[in-house]
Amino acid sequence: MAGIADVADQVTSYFYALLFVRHPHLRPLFPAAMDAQRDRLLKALLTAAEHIDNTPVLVDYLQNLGRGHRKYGTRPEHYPAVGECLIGALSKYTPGAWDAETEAAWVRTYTKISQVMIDAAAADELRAPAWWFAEIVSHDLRTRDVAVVTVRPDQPYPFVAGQYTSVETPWWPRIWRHYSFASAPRSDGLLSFHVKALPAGWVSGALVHRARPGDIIRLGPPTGSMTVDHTTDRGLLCLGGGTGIAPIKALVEDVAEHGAQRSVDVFYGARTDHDLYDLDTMLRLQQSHPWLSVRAIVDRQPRRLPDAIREYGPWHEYDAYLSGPPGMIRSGVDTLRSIGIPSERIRHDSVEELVLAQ
Ligand SMILES: NC(=O)C1=CN([C@@H]2O[C@H](COP(=O)(O)OP(=O)(O)OC[C@H]3O[C@@H](n4cnc5c(N)ncnc54)[C@H](O)[C@@H]3O)[C@@H](O)[C@H]2O)C=CC1
Repeated sequence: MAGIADVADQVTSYFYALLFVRHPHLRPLFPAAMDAQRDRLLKALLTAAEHIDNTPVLVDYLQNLGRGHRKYGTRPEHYPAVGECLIGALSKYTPGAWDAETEAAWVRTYTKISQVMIDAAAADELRAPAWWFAEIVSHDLRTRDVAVVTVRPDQPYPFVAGQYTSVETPWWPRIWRHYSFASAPRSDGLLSFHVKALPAGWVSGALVHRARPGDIIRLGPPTGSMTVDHTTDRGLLCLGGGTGIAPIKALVEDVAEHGAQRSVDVFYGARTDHDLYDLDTMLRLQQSHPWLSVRAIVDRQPRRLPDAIREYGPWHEYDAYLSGPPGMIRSGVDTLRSIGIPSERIRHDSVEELVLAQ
């Protein structure tokens, strides 16, 4: 992997070219525009390489990846074709370093990786659909570019507050984007998402400006581990930036449902007052739960959301949850560590996944 670091874009482009020339019947499994897809393949390889000596983490990641591939229509027989083209691309771009031993190692690695993914998908097939259809039942435009979209899945959709899923719209087939659930599981089975239309965001733009009640979207399986640890009664310090407030709201509802008297402190950051599109909901929650405190933080240069928590506290005995743009998560993690919260008590979704969600 280190050998291809400087030419990674070329390797992934060449890989897909080989795949589609040698196995044209696989082309329809992929979106028309391949840009984000290329990054995803590379990211998966880099993540696997990063955890190669940490079997539990690697296996967990690959099992998730295998289950997540069911929604694309991936079958076990597709894996050898991908492996052959991957090795073809890697060997072409590492001419000096590639020999019979390297090739044998990659064949072993790829065989193992694909077997873990195939087995996880097969086990998942016995207990969950590959995807869910979901009908949009309400669409609430909160600002010019943020909508709260509520959907009814066609089958029960089990998930845990704090998780996220992938969404495909009818307007951009096979392009999936991640969105966090904005509520804890509800008795009526409805799910909601907060979507901000990004410049050049195909899926987000369609969900905000085009989607209407009655439209049908597809959902992948739930994933993510930014969930409440109910084995402790430590307080929760939650930072939600922009639409990152969505899973934080779900976490608050989850704590409320568990009936625990844990203090929860939410810092809700946004660029302007107008961008605090869900503040009323959060303040209503605060009114009904004495253990909850919600503080709205509007950007004032140079102070941004993570800086504001320093004015309160102490926080070192809290569990921390971060949700928002990648820059906020990175600087938030630094701030939280600097005020004494150990890394293992700081939870957030993978920053790479968030970047790909753009
Ligand atoms: N599970 C998660 O982590 C979720 C993440 N998101 C992500 O949240 C983002 C939401 O976008 P917008 O609403 O446009 O947010 P935004 O770009 O308006 O940022 C919201 C707030 O975060 C803080 N912030 C932003 N960048 C920062 C930085 N570099 N350092 C410190 N603080 C910073 C600021 O206080 C800002 O007002 C998207 O990137 C989306 O993918 C959304 C939902 C869930």
